[in-house]
Amino acid sequence: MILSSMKDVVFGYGSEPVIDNLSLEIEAGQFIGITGPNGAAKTTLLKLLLGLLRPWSGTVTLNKEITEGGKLAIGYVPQQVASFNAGFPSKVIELVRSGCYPRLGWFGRFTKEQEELVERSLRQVDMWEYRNRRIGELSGGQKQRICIARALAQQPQVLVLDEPATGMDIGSRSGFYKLMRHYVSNHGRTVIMVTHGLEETRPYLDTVISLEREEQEGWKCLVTNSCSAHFGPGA
Ligand SMILES: Nc1ncnc2c1ncn2[C@@H]1O[C@H](COP(=O)(O)OP(=O)(O)OP(=O)(O)O)[C@@H](O)[C@H]1O
Repeated sequence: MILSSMKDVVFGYGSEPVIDNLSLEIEAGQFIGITGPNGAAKTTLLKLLLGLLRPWSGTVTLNKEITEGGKLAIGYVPQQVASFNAGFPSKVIELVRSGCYPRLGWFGRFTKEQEELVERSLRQVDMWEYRNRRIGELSGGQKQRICIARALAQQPQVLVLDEPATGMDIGSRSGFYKLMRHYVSNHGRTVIMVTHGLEETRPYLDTVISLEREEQEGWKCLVTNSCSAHFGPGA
């Protein structure tokens, strides 16, 4: 099943495009990595694929089965979530519980099932013992894990992570990639992850979308595995 496809997409922020005539399809039920150097437009590509940005020209088509209000039903962990300041008042468990709010309603009470889901999500990122700590007291890598637990508690069909391993030590990173692999393989979900550490992540990924600059030819988009892509004029 195709999750999202783009055809002849051109997009930029100023007068010059940063994505120039890109056609790409991504499939559901995969662990997908988007990689490339700083400024290669990884985050921009991600936002276009998810319907969060509108292209200048070309089309982006989202699978209707997993959209809500014209956008994909996703859990999104943006870049630099670790910037909660030291005064951030919420406890860890409150932040992760808030991942369940959309289904709970504003004044709802948490069911046993939801509490179990919150506990499971915190245990999956090894942060259950920190549940009563204030967010502002945690280290950068710990805050990152809490934000991932919050996204897991939403049980999204599509989990989108923008450089999630930033600030995690090497042991935590490999544990995290295994967790994401399991989420895809055993629960049939899709994970899309922007990553700088391709050597580390490649063994876990089904598909790699790589944005690379080529001498004289500008940016190229290379896709390995089951996705298909065409890039550049005349594609
Ligand atoms: N809101 C914005 N306004 C203007 N220019 C932007 C904006 N967001 C990104 N850009 C520019 O678009 C280009 C691609 O940015 P993008 O954030 O998509 O790259 P990236 O590959 O995710 O980079 P990084 O690895 O550094 O996070 C860059 O040249 C950047 O300066």
